[in-house]
Amino acid sequence: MKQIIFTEKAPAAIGPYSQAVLSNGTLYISGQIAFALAESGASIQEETRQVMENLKAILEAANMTFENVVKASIFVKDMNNFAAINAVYGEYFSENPPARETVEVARLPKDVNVEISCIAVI
Ligand SMILES: C=C(N)C(=O)O
Repeated sequence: MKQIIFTEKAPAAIGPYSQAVLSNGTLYISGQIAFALAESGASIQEETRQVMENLKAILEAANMTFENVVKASIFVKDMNNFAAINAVYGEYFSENPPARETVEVARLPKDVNVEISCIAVI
């Protein structure tokens, strides 16, 4: 079974993908970005916070919270932002954080500085 999850509280997809897909109790959330903030020259902390709020809204649309997240993937334009991103990210996962990898990439969609995807289970 495959259920498409959509909420107006997070940005609509900017390509041929869904915000999230629920399948057999597992929620796969597409990489979230905050392109309006990135364009406006917001700080990496602000950009990361908006990305986390997007993820939160999508989790809530599937009746989940950050406690349901088992895996996250972080893609960053500049690994020098690692500590700043961790500081904001860590506010959302104060206990038993999910497994994760953080990867520096050459470029991200819409030239954002950070993109985060995650997997959550019921
Ligand atoms: C922003 C994305 N998740 C994408 O382009 O796949």
